[in-house]
Amino acid sequence: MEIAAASTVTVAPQLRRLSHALSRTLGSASSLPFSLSRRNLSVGSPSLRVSTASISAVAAEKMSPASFLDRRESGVLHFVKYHGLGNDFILVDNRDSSEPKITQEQAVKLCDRNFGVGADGVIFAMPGINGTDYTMRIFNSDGSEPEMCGNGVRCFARFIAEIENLQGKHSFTIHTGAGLIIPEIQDDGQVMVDMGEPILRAEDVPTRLPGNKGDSVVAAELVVDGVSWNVTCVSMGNPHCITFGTKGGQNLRVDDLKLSEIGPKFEHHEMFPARTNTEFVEVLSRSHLKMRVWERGAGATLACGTGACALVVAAVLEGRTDRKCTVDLPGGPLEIEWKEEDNHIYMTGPADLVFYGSALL
Ligand SMILES: N[C@@H](CCC[C@H](N)C(=O)O)C(=O)O
Repeated sequence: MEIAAASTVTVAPQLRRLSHALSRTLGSASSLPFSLSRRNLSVGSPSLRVSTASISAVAAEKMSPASFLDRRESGVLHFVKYHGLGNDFILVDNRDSSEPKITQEQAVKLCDRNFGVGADGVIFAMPGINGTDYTMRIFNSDGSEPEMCGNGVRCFARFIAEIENLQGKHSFTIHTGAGLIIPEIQDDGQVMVDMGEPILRAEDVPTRLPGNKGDSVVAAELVVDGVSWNVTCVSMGNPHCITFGTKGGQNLRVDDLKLSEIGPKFEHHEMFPARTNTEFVEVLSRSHLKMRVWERGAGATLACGTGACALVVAAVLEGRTDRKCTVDLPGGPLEIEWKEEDNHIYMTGPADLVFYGSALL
């Protein structure tokens, strides 16, 4: 790792003034979720240098992403960082091309929390296809490409509203690897998303566990490291394995879990040919659940939107809850409803802009 003085990207005078004003107003920058430093941080291979510096990290309210992202400098990626309940993403304005602006390897470096910007994934806002308004693609922090991301799509909707300068209530049609997804920004800024229908057929999830309720895997046995877990498998376009505890054991107490030990064993289990996201769930009541998640390609995260949807489906199929639940995730709550009328799942929660940044590629 090499830390060099700023040289390649200069701080626009108005950004510099803003940084100084913020420093004066807010005191030490060290506690802020963005850097006000003017240093350039060069990391790893020379093929990617992440500038936290010249950065251009600016308080969100002060500058519109549209004007920030419109600056075109070769070798520089301008982005906006968002989070949905602490599940954080680097959002890239990719509306002029159907090819992601950065490679999967570059995404890994950008997502690194020590040597990069730090994020659970990179999300690209691309031109729509099949008549949709936009296409969303995402790279996990390990560089793999999932089909869908629930918290990400709420961030995506807020990002689009910012760069298109839309105010108030708005909904978009978004093509994803999981098909058509429709987020709607509410008057209070929360985003409600029609997440479509859950996929339950074992081979479509996919899982090698045999269907035990028709084609679906519901409250089945999965042996992990010699322990028999009770699991239900649900795809929201991306695969989820949901567990409420071990076979014959007590209701899970998720705070007691050694997530970083057990999570990877589920993720890479031979029963999941495309790996899996795993939700460990505690039932608080018939309308209130608490979960911790180990995400495929990202590890322990503070929230997983597709996971929250999948676990309500699992809870209903196992007869543990009603169809409308609050799901407490480490980063905060999501409201989830699996509607009987259309079989669609609706997720409502926040998405927040954190800062704008630039990375030298
Ligand atoms: N955090 C996301 C899910 C992101 C994709 C996941 N890691 C996968 O590989 O399927 C969410 O909010 O849904």
